Amino acid sequence: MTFQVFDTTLRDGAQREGLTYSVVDKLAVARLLDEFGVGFIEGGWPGAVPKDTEFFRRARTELDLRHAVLVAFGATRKAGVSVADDPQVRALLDAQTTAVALVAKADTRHVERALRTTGAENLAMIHDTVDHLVREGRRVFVDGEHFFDGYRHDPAYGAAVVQTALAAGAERMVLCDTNGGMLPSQVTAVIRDLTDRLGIDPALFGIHAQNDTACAVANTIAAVEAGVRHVQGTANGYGERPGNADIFAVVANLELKLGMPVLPEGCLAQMVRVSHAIAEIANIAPDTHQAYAGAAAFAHKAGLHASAIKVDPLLYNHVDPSVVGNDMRILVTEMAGRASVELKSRELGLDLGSSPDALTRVTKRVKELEAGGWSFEAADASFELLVRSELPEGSPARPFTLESYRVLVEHREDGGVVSEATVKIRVRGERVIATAEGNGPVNALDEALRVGLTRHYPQLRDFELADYKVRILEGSHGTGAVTRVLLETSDSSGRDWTTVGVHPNVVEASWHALVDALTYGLAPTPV
Ligand SMILES: CC(=O)SCCNC(=O)CCNC(=O)[C@H](O)C(C)(C)COP(=O)(O)OP(=O)(O)OC[C@H]1O[C@@H](n2cnc3c(N)ncnc32)[C@H](O)[C@@H]1OP(=O)(O)O
Ligand SMILES: CC(=O)C(=O)O
Repeated sequence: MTFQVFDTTLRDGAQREGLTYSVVDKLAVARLLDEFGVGFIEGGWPGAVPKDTEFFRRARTELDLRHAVLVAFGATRKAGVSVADDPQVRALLDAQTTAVALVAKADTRHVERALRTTGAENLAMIHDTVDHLVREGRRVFVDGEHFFDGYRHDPAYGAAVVQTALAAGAERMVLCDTNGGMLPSQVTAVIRDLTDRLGIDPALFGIHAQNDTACAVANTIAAVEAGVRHVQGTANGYGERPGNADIFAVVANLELKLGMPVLPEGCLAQMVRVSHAIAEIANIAPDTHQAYAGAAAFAHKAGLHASAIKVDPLLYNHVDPSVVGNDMRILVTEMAGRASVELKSRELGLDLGSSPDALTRVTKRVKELEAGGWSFEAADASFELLVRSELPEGSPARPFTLESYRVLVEHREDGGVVSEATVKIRVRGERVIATAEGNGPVNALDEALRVGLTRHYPQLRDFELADYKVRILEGSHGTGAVTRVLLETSDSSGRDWTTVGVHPNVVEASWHALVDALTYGLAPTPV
Protein backbone atom coordinates (compact mmCIF):
# COMPACT_ATOMS: atom_id res chain seq x y z
CA MET A 1 0.00 0.00 0.00
CA THR A 2 1.36 3.45 -0.90
CA PHE A 3 2.98 5.36 1.93
CA GLN A 4 1.25 8.69 2.59
CA VAL A 5 2.90 11.80 4.05
CA PHE A 6 0.03 14.02 5.16
CA ASP A 7 0.84 17.54 6.30
CA THR A 8 -1.45 19.51 8.60
CA THR A 9 0.63 22.67 9.10
CA LEU A 10 -2.22 24.81 7.79
CA ARG A 11 -4.88 23.17 9.99
CA ASP A 12 -3.45 21.69 13.20
CA GLY A 13 -0.33 23.85 12.88
CA ALA A 14 -2.51 26.96 12.78
CA GLN A 15 -4.00 25.91 16.15
CA ARG A 16 -0.72 26.93 17.83
CA GLU A 17 -1.04 29.78 20.31
CA GLY A 18 0.26 33.03 18.82
CA LEU A 19 0.26 31.86 15.20
CA THR A 20 -2.09 33.42 12.66
CA TYR A 21 -1.75 32.96 8.92
CA SER A 22 -3.32 35.27 6.39
CA VAL A 23 -4.76 33.66 3.25
CA VAL A 24 -1.67 34.80 1.35
CA ASP A 25 0.53 33.20 4.04
CA LYS A 26 -1.40 29.96 3.69
CA LEU A 27 -0.93 29.91 -0.06
CA ALA A 28 2.80 30.52 0.37
CA VAL A 29 3.14 27.78 3.00
CA ALA A 30 1.26 25.35 0.76
CA ARG A 31 3.70 26.02 -2.08
CA LEU A 32 6.65 25.40 0.24
CA LEU A 33 5.18 22.16 1.56
CA ASP A 34 4.63 21.03 -2.01
CA GLU A 35 8.28 21.76 -2.79
CA PHE A 36 9.18 19.59 0.19
CA GLY A 37 7.24 16.81 -1.51
CA VAL A 38 4.49 15.94 0.98
CA GLY A 39 1.63 13.95 -0.54
CA PHE A 40 -1.26 15.78 1.16
CA ILE A 41 -1.72 19.32 2.45
CA GLU A 42 -4.60 19.82 4.85
CA GLY A 43 -5.49 23.43 4.22
CA GLY A 44 -7.99 24.21 6.97
CA TRP A 45 -11.64 23.93 7.88
CA PRO A 46 -13.86 25.50 5.22
CA GLY A 47 -17.20 26.65 6.52
CA ALA A 48 -15.90 27.00 10.08
CA VAL A 49 -13.04 29.45 9.58
CA PRO A 50 -13.84 32.12 6.95
CA LYS A 51 -10.18 32.53 6.07
CA ASP A 52 -9.99 28.80 5.30
CA THR A 53 -13.04 29.00 3.03
CA GLU A 54 -11.28 31.82 1.18
CA PHE A 55 -8.03 29.84 1.07
CA PHE A 56 -9.70 26.93 -0.73
CA ARG A 57 -11.43 29.33 -3.12
CA ARG A 58 -8.16 31.02 -4.06
CA ALA A 59 -6.20 27.76 -4.06
CA ARG A 60 -8.26 26.60 -7.05
CA THR A 61 -6.70 29.24 -9.28
CA GLU A 62 -3.54 30.27 -7.44
CA LEU A 63 -2.00 26.94 -6.42
CA ASP A 64 -0.37 24.68 -8.93
CA LEU A 65 0.82 21.82 -6.76
CA ARG A 66 3.28 19.35 -8.22
CA HIS A 67 3.34 16.71 -5.52
CA ALA A 68 0.57 17.34 -3.04
CA VAL A 69 -3.19 16.82 -3.01
CA LEU A 70 -5.08 19.55 -1.17
CA VAL A 71 -7.35 18.33 1.63
CA ALA A 72 -10.30 20.08 3.26
CA PHE A 73 -10.85 19.29 6.93
CA GLY A 74 -14.15 19.13 8.81
CA ALA A 75 -16.28 17.11 11.22
CA THR A 76 -18.81 14.36 10.76
CA ARG A 77 -22.40 15.51 10.45
CA LYS A 78 -24.11 16.76 13.58
CA ALA A 79 -26.12 14.32 15.69
CA GLY A 80 -29.74 14.03 14.62
CA VAL A 81 -29.21 15.92 11.36
CA SER A 82 -29.36 14.46 7.87
CA VAL A 83 -25.94 14.58 6.23
CA ALA A 84 -27.33 16.27 3.14
CA ASP A 85 -28.71 19.08 5.33
CA ASP A 86 -25.55 19.66 7.36
CA PRO A 87 -24.06 23.02 6.33
CA GLN A 88 -20.56 22.03 7.54
CA VAL A 89 -20.56 18.98 5.30
CA ARG A 90 -21.85 21.13 2.43
CA ALA A 91 -18.94 23.52 3.01
CA LEU A 92 -16.51 20.62 2.68
CA LEU A 93 -17.91 19.80 -0.74
CA ASP A 94 -17.92 23.48 -1.71
CA ALA A 95 -14.17 23.61 -1.03
CA GLN A 96 -13.88 21.48 -4.20
CA THR A 97 -10.87 19.49 -3.08
CA THR A 98 -10.35 15.93 -4.24
CA ALA A 99 -9.74 14.79 -0.67
CA VAL A 100 -11.42 15.44 2.66
CA ALA A 101 -10.32 14.65 6.22
CA LEU A 102 -13.10 14.14 8.73
CA VAL A 103 -12.66 14.33 12.47
CA ALA A 104 -14.80 11.69 14.16
CA LYS A 105 -15.26 10.87 17.80
CA ALA A 106 -13.64 7.54 18.70
CA ASP A 107 -13.92 7.59 22.49
CA THR A 108 -17.27 6.73 24.09
CA ARG A 109 -16.66 9.26 26.86
CA HIS A 110 -16.44 12.03 24.26
CA VAL A 111 -19.45 10.69 22.41
CA GLU A 112 -21.56 10.73 25.54
CA ARG A 113 -20.25 13.82 27.29
CA ALA A 114 -19.04 16.17 24.51
CA LEU A 115 -21.35 15.18 21.65
CA ARG A 116 -24.16 14.28 24.08
CA THR A 117 -25.34 11.44 21.87
CA THR A 118 -25.19 7.66 21.75
CA GLY A 119 -22.41 5.43 20.48
CA ALA A 120 -24.77 4.11 17.77
CA GLU A 121 -25.63 7.62 16.54
CA ASN A 122 -21.94 8.56 16.42
CA LEU A 123 -21.26 5.48 14.26
CA ALA A 124 -24.15 6.54 12.03
CA MET A 125 -22.68 10.07 11.79
CA ILE A 126 -19.37 8.58 10.67
CA HIS A 127 -20.97 6.21 8.20
CA ASP A 128 -23.31 8.78 6.68
CA THR A 129 -20.68 11.46 6.27
CA VAL A 130 -18.01 9.21 4.76
CA ASP A 131 -20.53 7.54 2.48
CA HIS A 132 -21.95 10.90 1.34
CA LEU A 133 -18.53 12.37 0.56
CA VAL A 134 -17.35 9.23 -1.22
CA ARG A 135 -20.50 9.26 -3.33
CA GLU A 136 -19.67 12.86 -4.18
CA GLY A 137 -16.34 11.61 -5.52
CA ARG A 138 -14.07 12.56 -2.64
CA ARG A 139 -11.17 10.57 -1.23
CA VAL A 140 -11.93 10.46 2.50
CA PHE A 141 -9.60 10.17 5.48
CA VAL A 142 -11.13 9.73 8.92
CA ASP A 143 -9.28 11.15 11.92
CA GLY A 144 -10.37 9.12 14.94
CA GLU A 145 -10.19 11.74 17.65
CA HIS A 146 -8.88 10.50 21.05
CA PHE A 147 -8.45 7.10 19.43
CA PHE A 148 -5.73 5.80 21.76
CA ASP A 149 -7.35 7.00 24.99
CA GLY A 150 -10.69 5.73 23.74
CA TYR A 151 -9.34 2.33 22.71
CA ARG A 152 -7.64 1.79 26.05
CA HIS A 153 -10.96 2.64 27.73
CA ASP A 154 -13.27 0.68 25.42
CA PRO A 155 -11.47 -1.26 22.68
CA ALA A 156 -14.66 -2.69 21.17
CA TYR A 157 -15.99 0.81 20.45
CA GLY A 158 -12.68 2.00 18.96
CA ALA A 159 -12.69 -1.05 16.68
CA ALA A 160 -16.31 -0.34 15.68
CA VAL A 161 -15.33 3.22 14.66
CA VAL A 162 -12.54 1.84 12.46
CA GLN A 163 -14.81 -0.76 10.86
CA THR A 164 -17.56 1.78 10.22
CA ALA A 165 -15.22 4.29 8.59
CA LEU A 166 -13.49 1.76 6.36
CA ALA A 167 -16.73 0.01 5.41
CA ALA A 168 -18.23 3.35 4.38
CA GLY A 169 -15.31 3.93 2.02
CA ALA A 170 -12.66 5.83 3.99
CA GLU A 171 -9.26 5.47 2.32
CA ARG A 172 -7.37 5.42 5.63
CA MET A 173 -8.40 5.45 9.27
CA VAL A 174 -6.13 7.84 11.11
CA LEU A 175 -5.55 6.98 14.76
CA CYS A 176 -5.18 10.22 16.71
CA ASP A 177 -3.44 10.77 20.01
CA THR A 178 -5.45 13.95 20.49
CA ASN A 179 -4.39 14.66 24.06
CA GLY A 180 -0.82 13.72 23.16
CA GLY A 181 -0.44 11.60 26.28
CA MET A 182 0.82 8.35 24.75
CA LEU A 183 4.24 6.78 24.92
CA PRO A 184 5.64 4.77 21.98
CA SER A 185 5.08 1.40 23.71
CA GLN A 186 1.41 2.28 24.27
CA VAL A 187 0.95 3.30 20.64
CA THR A 188 2.47 0.02 19.50
CA ALA A 189 0.32 -2.01 21.90
CA VAL A 190 -2.94 -0.38 20.73
CA ILE A 191 -2.12 -0.83 17.03
CA ARG A 192 -1.15 -4.48 17.52
CA ASP A 193 -4.29 -5.20 19.52
CA LEU A 194 -6.51 -3.40 17.00
CA THR A 195 -4.91 -5.20 14.07
CA ASP A 196 -5.34 -8.60 15.76
CA ARG A 197 -8.90 -7.84 16.80
CA LEU A 198 -10.01 -6.81 13.30
CA GLY A 199 -7.65 -9.02 11.30
CA ILE A 200 -6.88 -6.14 8.92
CA ASP A 201 -3.72 -4.74 7.43
CA PRO A 202 -2.29 -1.93 9.66
CA ALA A 203 -1.25 -0.21 6.43
CA LEU A 204 -4.86 1.00 6.33
CA PHE A 205 -4.19 3.11 9.42
CA GLY A 206 -2.68 6.55 9.78
CA ILE A 207 -1.12 8.18 12.81
CA HIS A 208 -1.68 11.71 14.11
CA ALA A 209 0.26 12.39 17.30
CA GLN A 210 0.15 15.51 19.43
CA ASN A 211 3.31 16.27 21.38
CA ASP A 212 2.22 16.58 25.00
CA THR A 213 4.66 13.91 26.21
CA ALA A 214 7.37 15.18 23.82
CA CYS A 215 6.91 11.81 22.08
CA ALA A 216 4.97 12.85 18.95
CA VAL A 217 7.77 11.97 16.55
CA ALA A 218 8.65 8.79 18.46
CA ASN A 219 4.98 7.77 18.58
CA THR A 220 4.68 8.34 14.83
CA ILE A 221 7.72 6.22 14.12
CA ALA A 222 6.46 3.52 16.50
CA ALA A 223 3.19 3.44 14.56
CA VAL A 224 5.05 3.03 11.28
CA GLU A 225 7.12 0.24 12.79
CA ALA A 226 3.82 -1.40 13.74
CA GLY A 227 2.75 -1.30 10.08
CA VAL A 228 0.98 2.08 9.69
CA ARG A 229 1.54 3.65 6.27
CA HIS A 230 0.12 7.18 6.62
CA VAL A 231 1.82 9.77 8.85
CA GLN A 232 0.53 13.19 9.79
CA GLY A 233 2.62 16.06 11.07
CA THR A 234 3.31 19.75 10.79
CA ALA A 235 6.23 21.90 9.74
CA ASN A 236 8.51 22.49 12.72
CA GLY A 237 6.00 20.66 14.93
CA TYR A 238 3.61 23.63 15.14
CA GLY A 239 0.22 22.74 16.55
CA GLU A 240 -2.27 22.86 19.37
CA ARG A 241 -0.63 23.12 22.87
CA PRO A 242 3.00 21.84 22.68
CA GLY A 243 2.37 20.99 19.05
CA ASN A 244 2.24 18.12 16.63
CA ALA A 245 4.78 15.66 15.26
CA ASP A 246 7.45 17.62 13.41
CA ILE A 247 6.96 16.45 9.83
CA PHE A 248 10.62 17.16 9.04
CA ALA A 249 11.93 14.87 11.78
CA VAL A 250 9.32 12.23 10.95
CA VAL A 251 10.20 12.18 7.27
CA ALA A 252 13.95 12.27 7.87
CA ASN A 253 13.67 9.37 10.31
CA LEU A 254 11.63 7.37 7.83
CA GLU A 255 13.99 8.05 4.94
CA LEU A 256 17.32 7.93 6.72
CA LYS A 257 16.73 5.52 9.61
CA LEU A 258 14.10 3.15 8.29
CA GLY A 259 15.18 3.33 4.65
CA MET A 260 11.68 4.23 3.43
CA PRO A 261 11.74 6.61 0.43
CA VAL A 262 8.57 8.53 1.37
CA LEU A 263 9.37 11.77 -0.49
CA PRO A 264 9.99 12.32 -4.20
CA GLU A 265 13.64 12.18 -5.23
CA GLY A 266 15.65 15.26 -4.18
CA CYS A 267 13.02 16.72 -1.84
CA LEU A 268 14.62 15.77 1.49
CA ALA A 269 17.47 18.20 0.82
CA GLN A 270 14.90 21.05 0.71
CA MET A 271 14.15 20.55 4.40
CA VAL A 272 16.15 23.35 6.00
CA ARG A 273 15.11 25.91 3.40
CA VAL A 274 11.42 24.98 3.69
CA SER A 275 11.51 24.79 7.48
CA HIS A 276 13.04 28.25 7.81
CA ALA A 277 10.84 29.81 5.16
CA ILE A 278 7.71 28.55 6.91
CA ALA A 279 9.02 29.82 10.26
CA GLU A 280 9.53 33.20 8.63
CA ILE A 281 5.95 33.27 7.33
CA ALA A 282 4.63 32.11 10.70
CA ASN A 283 6.67 34.89 12.32
CA ILE A 284 8.25 32.43 14.73
CA ALA A 285 12.01 32.45 15.16
CA PRO A 286 13.36 29.14 13.80
CA ASP A 287 14.22 26.75 16.61
CA THR A 288 18.00 26.62 16.49
CA HIS A 289 18.01 23.29 18.27
CA GLN A 290 15.37 21.56 16.17
CA ALA A 291 16.48 18.05 15.17
CA TYR A 292 17.72 17.85 11.55
CA ALA A 293 16.59 21.35 10.50
CA GLY A 294 17.96 23.57 13.29
CA ALA A 295 21.07 25.67 12.76
CA ALA A 296 22.62 23.87 15.75
CA ALA A 297 21.50 20.39 14.68
CA PHE A 298 25.04 19.66 13.48
CA ALA A 299 27.00 22.26 15.49
CA HIS A 300 29.82 20.88 17.60
CA LYS A 301 31.18 22.65 20.63
CA ALA A 302 33.17 20.03 22.51
CA GLY A 303 36.84 19.82 21.64
CA LEU A 304 36.79 16.02 21.71
CA HIS A 305 34.06 15.95 19.09
CA ALA A 306 36.07 18.17 16.78
CA SER A 307 39.18 16.05 17.09
CA ALA A 308 37.25 12.99 15.86
CA ILE A 309 35.38 15.01 13.20
CA LYS A 310 38.76 16.00 11.79
CA VAL A 311 39.29 12.33 11.01
CA ASP A 312 35.75 11.68 9.74
CA PRO A 313 32.72 13.97 10.19
CA LEU A 314 30.40 10.96 10.48
CA LEU A 315 32.15 9.89 13.69
CA TYR A 316 30.15 12.59 15.50
CA ASN A 317 27.17 13.16 13.17
CA HIS A 318 24.31 10.70 13.02
CA VAL A 319 23.78 11.54 9.33
CA ASP A 320 25.47 13.66 6.70
CA PRO A 321 23.90 17.14 7.31
CA SER A 322 23.78 17.90 3.59
CA VAL A 323 21.13 15.22 2.97
CA VAL A 324 18.60 17.44 4.74
CA GLY A 325 20.12 20.66 3.38
CA ASN A 326 21.94 21.49 6.61
CA ASP A 327 25.61 22.18 7.36
CA MET A 328 27.99 21.06 10.04
CA ARG A 329 29.48 23.85 12.10
CA ILE A 330 32.33 23.88 14.56
CA LEU A 331 31.93 26.25 17.50
CA VAL A 332 34.97 27.77 19.08
CA THR A 333 34.52 28.39 22.79
CA GLU A 334 36.19 27.62 26.11
CA MET A 335 35.45 23.96 25.34
CA ALA A 336 37.51 24.04 22.17
CA GLY A 337 40.66 22.08 21.66
CA ARG A 338 43.25 22.52 18.93
CA ALA A 339 41.12 20.45 16.53
CA SER A 340 38.08 22.73 17.00
CA VAL A 341 40.17 25.82 16.32
CA GLU A 342 41.79 24.24 13.28
CA LEU A 343 38.47 23.07 11.81
CA LYS A 344 36.75 26.39 12.49
CA SER A 345 39.62 28.25 10.85
CA ARG A 346 39.40 25.95 7.87
CA GLU A 347 35.65 26.72 7.67
CA LEU A 348 36.69 30.40 7.44
CA GLY A 349 39.25 29.65 4.74
CA LEU A 350 42.32 29.92 6.97
CA ASP A 351 45.01 27.29 7.32
CA LEU A 352 46.16 26.92 10.91
CA GLY A 353 46.95 23.25 10.39
CA SER A 354 50.38 24.02 8.94
CA SER A 355 51.23 26.47 11.76
CA PRO A 356 51.08 24.29 14.89
CA ASP A 357 52.51 27.02 17.14
CA ALA A 358 49.96 29.54 15.95
CA LEU A 359 47.24 26.94 16.47
CA THR A 360 48.35 26.43 20.06
CA ARG A 361 48.49 30.19 20.67
CA VAL A 362 45.01 30.79 19.24
CA THR A 363 43.55 27.91 21.27
CA LYS A 364 45.16 29.26 24.45
CA ARG A 365 44.03 32.79 23.71
CA VAL A 366 40.43 31.69 23.03
CA LYS A 367 40.31 29.86 26.37
CA GLU A 368 41.75 32.86 28.25
CA LEU A 369 39.40 35.33 26.61
CA GLU A 370 36.35 33.12 27.09
CA ALA A 371 37.24 32.80 30.78
CA GLY A 372 37.09 36.61 30.88
CA GLY A 373 33.60 36.70 29.36
CA TRP A 374 34.35 36.80 25.61
CA SER A 375 32.33 34.51 23.42
CA PHE A 376 33.46 33.64 19.92
CA GLU A 377 30.70 31.13 19.26
CA ALA A 378 28.53 33.73 17.52
CA ALA A 379 31.29 36.19 16.63
CA ASP A 380 33.04 34.65 13.66
CA ALA A 381 34.51 37.96 12.48
CA SER A 382 36.29 38.62 15.78
CA PHE A 383 37.50 35.03 15.82
CA GLU A 384 38.82 35.40 12.28
CA LEU A 385 40.72 38.56 13.21
CA LEU A 386 42.20 36.72 16.17
CA VAL A 387 43.34 33.81 14.00
CA ARG A 388 44.77 36.15 11.38
CA SER A 389 46.76 38.01 13.99
CA GLU A 390 48.61 34.74 14.70
CA LEU A 391 49.26 33.82 11.07
CA PRO A 392 52.45 34.90 9.26
CA GLU A 393 50.57 37.38 7.02
CA GLY A 394 49.05 39.03 10.11
CA SER A 395 45.60 40.49 10.63
CA PRO A 396 44.26 43.22 8.35
CA ALA A 397 45.55 46.62 9.43
CA ARG A 398 43.18 48.62 11.62
CA PRO A 399 41.70 51.36 9.41
CA PHE A 400 42.74 53.94 12.01
CA THR A 401 44.56 54.35 15.29
CA LEU A 402 42.82 55.85 18.24
CA GLU A 403 44.07 58.80 20.20
CA SER A 404 40.93 59.04 22.35
CA TYR A 405 37.17 59.00 22.31
CA ARG A 406 34.64 60.72 24.53
CA VAL A 407 30.90 60.16 24.82
CA LEU A 408 28.36 62.43 26.50
CA VAL A 409 24.76 61.67 27.31
CA GLU A 410 22.52 64.73 27.48
CA HIS A 411 19.11 64.59 29.12
CA ARG A 412 17.19 67.61 27.85
CA GLU A 413 14.48 69.53 29.60
CA ASP A 414 11.93 68.47 26.94
CA GLY A 415 12.56 64.82 27.89
CA GLY A 416 14.78 64.02 24.91
CA VAL A 417 18.00 62.10 25.50
CA VAL A 418 20.80 62.63 23.02
CA SER A 419 24.29 61.18 22.98
CA GLU A 420 27.25 62.95 21.48
CA ALA A 421 30.59 61.35 20.71
CA THR A 422 33.94 62.80 19.69
CA VAL A 423 36.71 60.62 18.32
CA LYS A 424 40.30 61.67 17.83
CA ILE A 425 41.93 59.26 15.41
CA ARG A 426 44.78 58.99 12.90
CA VAL A 427 43.76 57.82 9.43
CA ARG A 428 46.46 57.23 6.80
CA GLY A 429 48.80 59.64 8.54
CA GLU A 430 46.20 62.34 9.04
CA ARG A 431 44.90 63.43 12.47
CA VAL A 432 41.10 63.60 12.40
CA ILE A 433 38.73 64.92 15.04
CA ALA A 434 35.10 64.03 14.39
CA THR A 435 31.94 64.62 16.39
CA ALA A 436 28.44 63.22 15.89
CA GLU A 437 25.18 62.77 17.71
CA GLY A 438 23.25 59.54 18.07
CA ASN A 439 20.27 58.10 19.85
CA GLY A 440 22.59 56.29 22.25
CA PRO A 441 26.30 56.31 23.13
CA VAL A 442 27.15 53.45 20.75
CA ASN A 443 25.20 54.94 17.88
CA ALA A 444 26.95 58.30 18.49
CA LEU A 445 30.38 56.60 18.52
CA ASP A 446 29.55 54.71 15.33
CA GLU A 447 28.40 57.94 13.66
CA ALA A 448 31.48 59.87 14.79
CA LEU A 449 33.78 57.17 13.42
CA ARG A 450 31.92 57.25 10.11
CA VAL A 451 32.28 61.04 9.94
CA GLY A 452 36.01 60.69 10.56
CA LEU A 453 36.62 57.76 8.23
CA THR A 454 34.25 58.08 5.29
CA ARG A 455 36.50 60.39 3.24
CA HIS A 456 39.18 57.68 3.27
CA TYR A 457 36.81 54.70 3.20
CA PRO A 458 33.68 55.66 1.22
CA GLN A 459 32.44 52.05 1.34
CA LEU A 460 31.61 52.72 5.01
CA ARG A 461 28.40 54.42 3.88
CA ASP A 462 27.21 50.99 2.91
CA PHE A 463 27.71 49.42 6.35
CA GLU A 464 24.72 49.06 8.60
CA LEU A 465 24.63 48.21 12.26
CA ALA A 466 22.08 45.40 11.98
CA ASP A 467 21.87 44.13 15.54
CA TYR A 468 23.29 44.98 18.93
CA LYS A 469 23.06 42.60 21.88
CA VAL A 470 24.27 43.32 25.38
CA ARG A 471 24.68 40.81 28.16
CA ILE A 472 25.83 41.54 31.69
CA LEU A 473 27.93 38.66 32.95
CA GLU A 474 28.38 37.93 36.61
CA GLY A 475 31.94 38.44 37.76
CA SER A 476 33.83 35.32 38.68
CA HIS A 477 36.97 34.78 40.76
CA GLY A 478 36.27 37.93 42.75
CA THR A 479 36.15 40.24 39.72
CA GLY A 480 33.28 42.65 39.05
CA ALA A 481 30.55 42.09 36.50
CA VAL A 482 31.53 42.55 32.86
CA THR A 483 29.47 43.47 29.83
CA ARG A 484 29.57 41.50 26.62
CA VAL A 485 28.44 43.16 23.41
CA LEU A 486 27.71 41.33 20.17
CA LEU A 487 27.47 43.55 17.13
CA GLU A 488 26.10 42.42 13.79
CA THR A 489 27.02 44.52 10.77
CA SER A 490 25.80 44.08 7.23
CA ASP A 491 26.35 45.68 3.84
CA SER A 492 24.28 45.89 0.68
CA SER A 493 26.10 42.97 -0.95
CA GLY A 494 24.40 40.68 1.56
CA ARG A 495 27.52 40.18 3.68
CA ASP A 496 26.97 40.20 7.42
CA TRP A 497 29.44 39.67 10.17
CA THR A 498 29.41 39.57 13.95
CA THR A 499 32.00 40.90 16.36
CA VAL A 500 32.34 40.81 20.11
CA GLY A 501 33.66 43.14 22.78
CA VAL A 502 33.93 42.65 26.54
CA HIS A 503 34.66 45.17 29.27
CA PRO A 504 33.24 46.24 32.65
CA ASN A 505 32.10 49.44 30.87
CA VAL A 506 29.39 48.90 28.24
CA VAL A 507 30.65 51.74 26.02
CA GLU A 508 34.18 50.35 26.00
CA ALA A 509 32.86 46.82 25.30
CA SER A 510 30.86 48.27 22.39
CA TRP A 511 33.92 50.16 21.17
CA HIS A 512 35.92 46.92 20.90
CA ALA A 513 33.13 45.26 18.94
CA LEU A 514 32.78 48.35 16.73
CA VAL A 515 36.48 48.53 15.90
CA ASP A 516 36.53 44.81 15.02
CA ALA A 517 33.45 45.32 12.86
CA LEU A 518 35.06 48.16 10.87
CA THR A 519 38.42 46.40 10.61
CA TYR A 520 36.78 43.25 9.32
CA GLY A 521 34.46 45.07 6.95
CA LEU A 522 37.15 47.38 5.53
CA ALA A 523 39.87 44.77 5.11
CA PRO A 524 41.44 45.22 1.66
CA THR A 525 40.93 41.55 0.80
CA PRO A 526 37.48 40.70 2.06
CA VAL A 527 37.91 38.40 5.04
C1 LIG B 1 -8.93 17.63 17.74
C2 LIG B 1 -8.94 18.81 16.86
O1 LIG B 1 -8.13 19.65 17.01
S1 LIG B 1 -10.10 18.88 15.66
C3 LIG B 1 -9.96 20.49 15.00
C4 LIG B 1 -10.61 21.49 15.85
N1 LIG B 1 -10.60 22.77 15.20
C5 LIG B 1 -11.40 23.74 15.52
O2 LIG B 1 -12.23 23.61 16.39
C6 LIG B 1 -11.22 25.03 14.78
C7 LIG B 1 -12.44 25.50 14.06
N2 LIG B 1 -13.63 25.44 14.86
C8 LIG B 1 -14.67 26.36 14.78
O3 LIG B 1 -14.57 27.32 14.05
C9 LIG B 1 -15.89 26.12 15.61
O4 LIG B 1 -15.58 25.36 16.77
C10 LIG B 1 -16.95 25.37 14.76
C11 LIG B 1 -17.43 26.31 13.64
C12 LIG B 1 -16.43 24.09 14.15
C13 LIG B 1 -18.15 24.99 15.60
O5 LIG B 1 -18.56 26.15 16.25
P1 LIG B 1 -19.94 26.16 17.06
O6 LIG B 1 -21.04 25.71 16.17
O7 LIG B 1 -20.05 27.50 17.67
O8 LIG B 1 -19.79 25.03 18.14
P2 LIG B 1 -18.71 24.81 19.31
O9 LIG B 1 -17.33 25.14 18.83
O10 LIG B 1 -19.12 25.50 20.56
O11 LIG B 1 -18.89 23.25 19.55
C14 LIG B 1 -18.60 22.30 18.59
C15 LIG B 1 -19.86 21.55 18.11
O12 LIG B 1 -19.41 20.51 17.24
C16 LIG B 1 -19.82 19.24 17.76
N3 LIG B 1 -18.76 18.30 17.49
C17 LIG B 1 -17.57 18.17 18.13
N4 LIG B 1 -16.88 17.16 17.59
C18 LIG B 1 -17.61 16.66 16.57
C19 LIG B 1 -17.43 15.61 15.65
N5 LIG B 1 -16.31 14.89 15.64
N6 LIG B 1 -18.41 15.37 14.76
C20 LIG B 1 -19.53 16.14 14.74
N7 LIG B 1 -19.76 17.13 15.58
C21 LIG B 1 -18.81 17.38 16.49
C22 LIG B 1 -20.03 19.49 19.26
O13 LIG B 1 -20.90 18.55 19.81
C23 LIG B 1 -20.63 20.88 19.22
O14 LIG B 1 -21.97 20.75 18.81
P3 LIG B 1 -23.19 21.61 19.48
O15 LIG B 1 -22.90 23.03 19.08
O16 LIG B 1 -24.36 21.05 18.82
O17 LIG B 1 -23.07 21.36 20.93
C1 LIG C 1 -7.67 15.53 14.50
C2 LIG C 1 -6.78 16.09 15.47
O1 LIG C 1 -6.19 17.13 15.26
C3 LIG C 1 -6.55 15.39 16.71
O2 LIG C 1 -7.29 14.46 17.01
O3 LIG C 1 -5.62 15.76 17.44
